[in-house]
Amino acid sequence: MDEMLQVEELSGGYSDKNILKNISFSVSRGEMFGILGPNGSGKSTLLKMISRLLPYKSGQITIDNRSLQTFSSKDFAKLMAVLPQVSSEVFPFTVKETVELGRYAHQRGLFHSWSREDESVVQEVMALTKVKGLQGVSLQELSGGERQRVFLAQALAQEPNILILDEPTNHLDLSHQKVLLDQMKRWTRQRGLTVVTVFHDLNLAALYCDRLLLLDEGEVIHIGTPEEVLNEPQIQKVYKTMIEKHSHPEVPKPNMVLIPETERDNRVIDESYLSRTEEAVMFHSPIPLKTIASASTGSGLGWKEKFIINRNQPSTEKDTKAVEMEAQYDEQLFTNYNTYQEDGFSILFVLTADRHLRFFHTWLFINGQVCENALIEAMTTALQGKELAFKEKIRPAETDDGIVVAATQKGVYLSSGRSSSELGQAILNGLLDSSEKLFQSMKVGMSN
Ligand SMILES: Nc1ncnc2c1ncn2[C@@H]1O[C@H](COP(=O)(O)OP(=O)(O)OP(=O)(O)O)[C@@H](O)[C@H]1O
Repeated sequence: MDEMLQVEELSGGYSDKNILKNISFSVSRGEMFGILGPNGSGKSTLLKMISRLLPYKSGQITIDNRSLQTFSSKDFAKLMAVLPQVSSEVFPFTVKETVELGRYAHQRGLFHSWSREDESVVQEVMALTKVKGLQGVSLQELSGGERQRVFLAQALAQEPNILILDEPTNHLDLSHQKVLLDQMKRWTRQRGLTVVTVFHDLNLAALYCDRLLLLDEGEVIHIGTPEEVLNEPQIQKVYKTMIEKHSHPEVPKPNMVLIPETERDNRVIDESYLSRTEEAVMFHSPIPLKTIASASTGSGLGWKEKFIINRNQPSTEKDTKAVEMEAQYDEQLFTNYNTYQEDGFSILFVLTADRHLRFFHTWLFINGQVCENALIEAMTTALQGKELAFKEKIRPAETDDGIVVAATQKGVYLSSGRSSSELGQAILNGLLDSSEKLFQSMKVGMSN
């Protein structure tokens, strides 16, 4: 691997206070490398040492196999540019003057004459960071986000090989965050730019960085790909908060989700939310349930509250919170519901069918936290369970079954729904038992 920056056994801090303890890592040319860690963990201190703003006590930092101290300040400025955390104190320079300062290291001769190249680079980086329209305005008159883009333009004007960023997006709105990070990423690919950047937003870090370093109390906790570093127990421990790891819906990256304390009321859902008439079966949950469904309306993954089987015309109004299943035969609806209490979680089964089993709708409501993968597994297990229950039953050639697996996402965490797991076993047993009860009730011609 083509190593650009190497940090070996680095320790140091401010006066006699040791902040960083024995930090080692290396960054390859063209890599986007993210540094994460809670407040005060030493991220900015590390960046300051890498960018020569702060001396260190022991260890060493090399760039292209050359020790940091051996570069002249002009050579160093051509090699590395730094975008520090934006402070509120700024000089009364205009935007263009500020960006021009980034060309200092490239100017030659005694009088530092301004070349055509200097001008064209300044124009290019101002266009890229979208500050061209502000070039005559004083920095003091800019918003935090506009200032941040001006300082980024200044850093880019240096045309560095390594760009050091301390929370580059903290003042930027969503669209500017994306523009900036997309651009950085493109330059790592196209120009071989190496980027070392501190992030507070774990998800932005996961989306854009090739590798991450997680710091805590001045020590390296983990270095690896976003998938490796952003593991749930590790992040919960370091940040001391409840956070869940999910998959990004569109790209193969982790997506860390904060759960507000207020959302964690421990309401239990039970059969009291189920209503039955001759014509319909309805479950109206008091809280949104994380749901996977196969139904005539509302299929797929999502948060749902209403679950409906209607013998009349299905409702035509579009309700994104509803899952609706059909019961188009002029037959009595048979329903059976049962709750099975397990160790720490429970499942309410609601099964509805017609006497000829032309449809057999299976609803499972779980009082527990079921991660997305486990929800999908639970649905597969429920389908297996249904097949077992139907083993000796003869069904018409055309059947129309719907299925729902929905969870409150409160209480015990269930990481798997496979048939061998605790949840899977509970689904298989509960489904067999409930189906048997439903079949019994059909024999005697009534529903409970
Ligand atoms: N100039 C300084 N003099 C003395 N101590 C400092 C100085 N700057 C930072 N520290 C201390 O060093 C420790 C690490 O600070 P640092 O700024 O590197 O953390 P950080 O991870 O960047 O935090 P944040 O996420 O809050 O920006 C903190 O305990 C801080 O109080």
